Amino acid sequence: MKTDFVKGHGLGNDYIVMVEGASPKMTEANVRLLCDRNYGIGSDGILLLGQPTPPFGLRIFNPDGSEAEKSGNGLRIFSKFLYEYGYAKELSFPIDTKGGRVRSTVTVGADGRVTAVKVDMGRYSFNPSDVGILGRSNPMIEEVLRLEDGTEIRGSAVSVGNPHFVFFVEKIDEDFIHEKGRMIEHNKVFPKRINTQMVRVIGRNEIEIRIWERGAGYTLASGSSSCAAATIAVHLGRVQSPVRVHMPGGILMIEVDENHEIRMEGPVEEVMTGHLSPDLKKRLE
Ligand SMILES: N[C@@H](CCC[C@H](N)C(=O)O)C(=O)O
Repeated sequence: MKTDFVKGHGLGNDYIVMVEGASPKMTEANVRLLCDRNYGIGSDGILLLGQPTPPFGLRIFNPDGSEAEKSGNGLRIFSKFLYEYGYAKELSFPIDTKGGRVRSTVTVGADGRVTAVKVDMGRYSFNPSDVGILGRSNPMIEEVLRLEDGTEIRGSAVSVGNPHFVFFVEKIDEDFIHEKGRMIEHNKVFPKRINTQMVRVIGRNEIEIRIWERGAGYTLASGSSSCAAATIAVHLGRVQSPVRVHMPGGILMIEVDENHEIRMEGPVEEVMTGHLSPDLKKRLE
């Protein structure tokens, strides 16, 4: 790759893509600086290519410097990058993440550019140890979570490779997710912290969600959050698969099958390619 980084977004959830060996060290301080919207490039995270041949290696970093196991939008952005920069020679290829192996299939337009990606995201799990809940063996399904300010929220916890807490509402309340998102993320029930989705059921195959991401805060869209919200909604019989998931940034299609497999399909765009300035490099470790 002739540039230091590529930046892309999936429905307004933006990521910087870098290649291991040609990138700055992924220390907490460096990741924070690169993702900073005032002092750095600015993004909701970093995608780092490790193994450059199939199965490709992907590490995912949140803007607070923590490492995530999986990212749905990140996987679409990364898949487009792999195909367009010549790493992937086929339309369909496997990617290894810390949250398990997935398979991406890219849709290519007449101009040779990837416009959409379908990802076989792997299997979901309600197992508390997969979700990062310690000291219990039964799944957390529609249970009351008490926050530090006394607020009680009835919700469910699921892992789609990374951990999510999902709760349903009659009416979307933006202020509530902004006010309580951080308290849910840092609740002592989830020692590894957690992503959160507020979900409103719109119809038999349709939901609307708002997202608070672990390590990133409020985001316009999240692929793994869409998978988690759709999974819980299907599991509780509130909707049927396939599920159209509406978010402020746009819509993703999610399929959840009887073998607990999840598939996600949605658009992706590149925003820019770039070089790190010597000024920024001086501030990196
Ligand atoms: N934006 C992502 C999720 C990124 C990881 C998440 N913040 C975590 O810590 O698990 C997506 O599109 O799935």
